[in-house]
Amino acid sequence: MDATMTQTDNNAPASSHGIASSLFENPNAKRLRLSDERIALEVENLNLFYGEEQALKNISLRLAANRVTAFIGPSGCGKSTLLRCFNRMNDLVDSCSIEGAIRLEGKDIYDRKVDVAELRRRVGMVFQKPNPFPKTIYENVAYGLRLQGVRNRKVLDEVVERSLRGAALWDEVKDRLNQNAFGLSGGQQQRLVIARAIAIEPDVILLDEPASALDPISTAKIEELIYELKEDYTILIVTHNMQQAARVSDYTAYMYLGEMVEYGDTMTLFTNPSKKATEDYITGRYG
Ligand SMILES: Nc1ncnc2c1ncn2[C@@H]1O[C@H](COP(=O)(O)OP(=O)(O)OP(=O)(O)O)[C@@H](O)[C@H]1O
Repeated sequence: MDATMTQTDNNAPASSHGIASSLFENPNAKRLRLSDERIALEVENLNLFYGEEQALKNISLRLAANRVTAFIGPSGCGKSTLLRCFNRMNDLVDSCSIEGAIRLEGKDIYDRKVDVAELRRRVGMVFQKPNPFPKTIYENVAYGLRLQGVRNRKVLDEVVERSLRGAALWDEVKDRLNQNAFGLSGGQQQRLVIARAIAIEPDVILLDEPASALDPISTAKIEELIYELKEDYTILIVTHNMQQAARVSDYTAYMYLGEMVEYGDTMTLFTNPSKKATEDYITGRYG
């Protein structure tokens, strides 16, 4: 991918022309049908409250396995809140209450019997700001395995190499695995965090604006990586950047004020949205 093509203001509404050309950059851009997909996650009548405030309103959707689904919409519409439901990160917020169901491979993740630590192993998360641990590059990637009690150096070495290769970082760091991760650039740190996430072989990876703190070249690398990762993982991404959503995703969900306004394959949503509100947003007429 040509890195110069990612030089867009992350917060600026995209012109329809920009999105159309982004779709041409998306090697995957074609009309897809959910009915042809294997479904990894199902959200059913999900309502979420922070105290009295309702942040998600009766959301129902099915998310395709080994695809990238992007969540777009104006600030405060509930994108990150929804993303955090998939690994129960909202459990950490005292005021938060949830109704409805989310099923991962058919099993309700909010069932009382669910082991939340195991759920978070299966559903990894990468945040906007890279958050490596204050450890060596090697130990960052080995961290999850060590927590699982893996001590065998050969096994750890193999997983560290495979994960760093999987995150397209190996060649840049293979000679400095024992250096502190804080010595890496922001873009490298974000790929390291992705390597850390994939080392424990999750099913799903949640990406909350993973490139918004990065320069255009690092952003392009992350976008290429997302494209490769979906071979092995189901990927959900929150992004403010609509060109990015058009470039990397197979399906897109447009949210507004806690509601799911429109959800469909990315090609159709960006070129022929069924709702005027979606069209206004993607063409920059919103607000
Ligand atoms: N921990 C919290 N406690 C209380 N309210 C919250 C909390 N987190 C989010 N909210 C509220 O929930 C609503 C949705 O927020 P959320 O961060 O999910 O939106 P978003 O679409 O991801 O926004 P942005 O694009 O700005 O990140 C907002 O009104 C926000 O103020």
